[in-house]
Amino acid sequence: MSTVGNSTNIFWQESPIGKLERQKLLNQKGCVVWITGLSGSGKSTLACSLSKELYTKGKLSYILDGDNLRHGLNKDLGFKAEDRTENIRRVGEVAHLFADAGLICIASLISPYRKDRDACRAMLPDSNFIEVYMNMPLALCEERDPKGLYKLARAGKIKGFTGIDDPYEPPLNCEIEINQKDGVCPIPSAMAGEVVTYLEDKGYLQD
Ligand SMILES: Nc1ncnc2c1ncn2[C@@H]1O[C@H](COP(=O)(O)OS(=O)(=O)O)[C@@H](OP(=O)(O)O)[C@H]1O
Ligand SMILES: Nc1ncnc2c1ncn2[C@@H]1O[C@H](COP(=O)(O)OP(=O)(O)O)[C@@H](O)[C@H]1O
Repeated sequence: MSTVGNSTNIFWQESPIGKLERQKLLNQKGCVVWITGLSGSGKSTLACSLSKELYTKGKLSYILDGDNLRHGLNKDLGFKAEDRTENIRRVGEVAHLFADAGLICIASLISPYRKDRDACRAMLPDSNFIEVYMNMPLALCEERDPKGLYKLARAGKIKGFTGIDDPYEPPLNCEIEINQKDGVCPIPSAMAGEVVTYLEDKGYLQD
């Protein structure tokens, strides 16, 4: 019997089939690929390209995209600091469950605060949290501006926009950093290839 958060008198229910059995079935290791970076840095593009690449290799992944989750699970949250923290906490918990299910869970969220990303990392045992930093210059993201949000933020029509008048804390020790090379961003399949190589090297693509 224990107390967790606001719940009292709760008991952990064990399951007869565990992560190891599920991983064997899928011939892969469950993990979380956490993609962080500014709006417009290419998080969703990388997530989609990676998911496609894994699919062609017969590996099961699932994308948790910040924008999409804010249409459902996180629709009660805004963009003030405590809402972003709760957003990341919830997605971290869900990502943890997907990884426990044996999937390669790809989470793509701005996740601007280092402590929130670190808290998600701490939920995953055995370094199964792979942080990917989309290190693209603000100027590039702003030039891309596919949703017109930077323009609105610059005009003062959106307050607290990440990179404009709200902070972004870059990772200090991420597993993978995606950079421009000679001022050019790698094409999506090359970005995905970098992550796939990492997953292969670390043995995630076999049980
Ligand atoms: N104020 C403000 N700041 C940043 N982004 C904003 C804001 N308002 C709306 N949007 C849109 O919300 C998307 C980011 O959602 P996330 O859940 O990833 O954000 S966070 O991790 O909680 O910071 C983000 O999507 P991406 O462009 O894909 O990053 C924006 O489309
Ligand atoms: N590697 C890339 N090369 C060229 N354009 C890209 C690349 N990655 C993303 N883009 C473009 O940049 C814009 C923002 O990408 P997106 O994946 O939506 O970013 P985020 O999810 O971080 O907001 C989109 O129009 C996308 O097509």
